[in-house]
Amino acid sequence: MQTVRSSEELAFVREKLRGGATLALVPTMGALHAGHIALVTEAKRRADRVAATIFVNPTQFGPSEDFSRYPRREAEDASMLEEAGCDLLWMPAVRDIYPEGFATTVRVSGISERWEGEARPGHFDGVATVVAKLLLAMRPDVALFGEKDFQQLAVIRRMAADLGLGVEIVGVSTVREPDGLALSSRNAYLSADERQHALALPRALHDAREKILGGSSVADVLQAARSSLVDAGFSRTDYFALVDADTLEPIEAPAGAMRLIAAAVIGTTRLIDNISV
Ligand SMILES: Nc1ncnc2c1ncn2[C@@H]1O[C@H](COP(=O)(O)OP(=O)(O)OP(=O)(O)O)[C@@H](O)[C@H]1O
Ligand SMILES: CC(C)(CO)[C@@H](O)C(=O)[O-]
Ligand code: BAL
Repeated sequence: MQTVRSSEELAFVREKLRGGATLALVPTMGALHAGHIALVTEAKRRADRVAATIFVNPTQFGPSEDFSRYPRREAEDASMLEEAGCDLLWMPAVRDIYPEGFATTVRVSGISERWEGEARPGHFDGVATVVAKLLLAMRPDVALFGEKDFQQLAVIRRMAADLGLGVEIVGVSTVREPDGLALSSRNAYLSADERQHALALPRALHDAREKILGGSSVADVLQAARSSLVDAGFSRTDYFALVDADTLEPIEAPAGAMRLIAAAVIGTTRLIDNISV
């Protein structure tokens, strides 16, 4: 695996790697786990060459969020990617992505406005802008994103289609711990006690799915789910909602492809998760 940092170095190495081969891109913020490796494994199935990026993107973090304490583990990340069969790792510096005078924002309206967009103002502008830049620099045939960040995947699909980026956006199922907690770099913030209580989140999603499929009132089910998170020690639930799986609009009575999505805070850690219904 070749590791590059500057955009100039990337342009040179990318041309050599690419040749006539197909290329897949796995964008990440590092602190890699088995969820990220599942993206690389799927990328290898879909393209001849696989590139990954590690960039903790400052513009997608709010002023009081965890940008400065976000885990950074470059050496371990690089060995994990190499072992997974990644061919190229790009770890740009902030000035490579946002050079002096940078003044452009990619904003996806509609689908980015509710849920995460409401709880984290400006977050999806940062995500859409950086992903557009990564895709334009790497120009892959396919780019892979996790369903754990379900709304992010929908926002990126919309952005890539609207801008005609000519890349296939592929979603990969959420990888979970054996007990059901979705793998996330932010799980590293959880104390042992919080880690135990955090399980209430995937449990609440599963219980809610069973009850909705069993015919219970959606409003009652969502209320019960929020209460179960309070009982488990979550201090705040930003949202716990049943949405249309394509538009992410809330739905009150079961119909079509649906998704339960949730975001809640335990201790100092904000967790998100979702499941299909
Ligand atoms: N458990 C998982 N299963 C599958 N994909 C995942 C999982 N966790 C993260 N991903 C995907 O990996 C990519 C990079 O995500 P990122 O580096 O932010 O990791 P993360 O674990 O989601 O971190 P965070 O804790 O910041 O949310 C994204 O496309 C994300 O959806
Ligand atoms: C897609 C992404 C790499 C953009 O910074 C990030 O939001 C993430 O890791 O999910
Ligand atoms: N995993 C999505 C990126 C973020 O939370 O900022």
